Amino acid sequence: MLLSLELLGRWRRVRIDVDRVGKRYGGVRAVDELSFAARPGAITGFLGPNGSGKSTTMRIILGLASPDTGSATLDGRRYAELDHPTRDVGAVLDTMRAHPAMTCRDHLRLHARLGGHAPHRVDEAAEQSGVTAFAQRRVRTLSTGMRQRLALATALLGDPGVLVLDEPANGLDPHGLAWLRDLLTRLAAEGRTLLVSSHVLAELEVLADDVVIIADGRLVAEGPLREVLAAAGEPRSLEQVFLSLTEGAAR
Ligand SMILES: Nc1ncnc2c1ncn2[C@@H]1O[C@H](COP(=O)(O)OP(=O)(O)OP(=O)(O)O)[C@@H](O)[C@H]1O
Repeated sequence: MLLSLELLGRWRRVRIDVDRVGKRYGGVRAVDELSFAARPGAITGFLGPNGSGKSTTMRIILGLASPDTGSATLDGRRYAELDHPTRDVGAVLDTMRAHPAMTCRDHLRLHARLGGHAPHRVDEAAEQSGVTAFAQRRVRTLSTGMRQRLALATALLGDPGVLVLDEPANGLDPHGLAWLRDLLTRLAAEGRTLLVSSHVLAELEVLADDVVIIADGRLVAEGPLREVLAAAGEPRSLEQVFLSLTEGAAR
């Protein structure tokens, strides 16, 4: 059957637009006139040195921080204006709070209730994220990789069309990385929009369709990965291109 879930209306194709966003924290300019887009059906790798403004930008997209200037929209609407924000958008942030004494399953059940998602999504999201095998374990006993999988399962509870993932590869071993690559590729192939930050550039080079590279809160490169690499002239890896574009910007 060729009909995709998207055509059946379970999620919409949603474009993320960041338009001249600026954000200061006191004397620190975290994001500076930043504009880029992430398209549906693609994985957009979001790269930048430490402190370059990636998390701040993602928090602004998710309505967790407000920009001083500009706007971040999903299909033209700010996160707060979406009819079903928790269904439309899933996120993994480094700040995921999970009660240490809760089992993974109870954590997912709680978040399904809070997000207004159907109870059957708990088992589905656990299965999708490889959490089923340790669903009865308490959060405090989890390895870093297991925590990442639980965070992903939480993000997938609403079966969202948009995923904003801040360093989802953090702490994953090579098996975990290969598994994450397969999962994210599949989610994008289904027509979803994925914005994924990572410092694991070799991984992003395999994974990303498009890249957005920032330094000191400003855009330094944006476009299809192949074009960004080709613009560097001689054949170069994403890591080499990243290092030369962002030299001196790490904080
Ligand atoms: N709540 C905050 N209060 C004060 N400064 C902040 C706050 N959040 C971020 N910053 C500052 O804004 C800048 C951008 O930080 P941000 O966390 O967005 O960068 P990042 O690219 O995600 O970094 P990393 O790769 O290390 O996670 C940094 O200088 C950071 O210290």
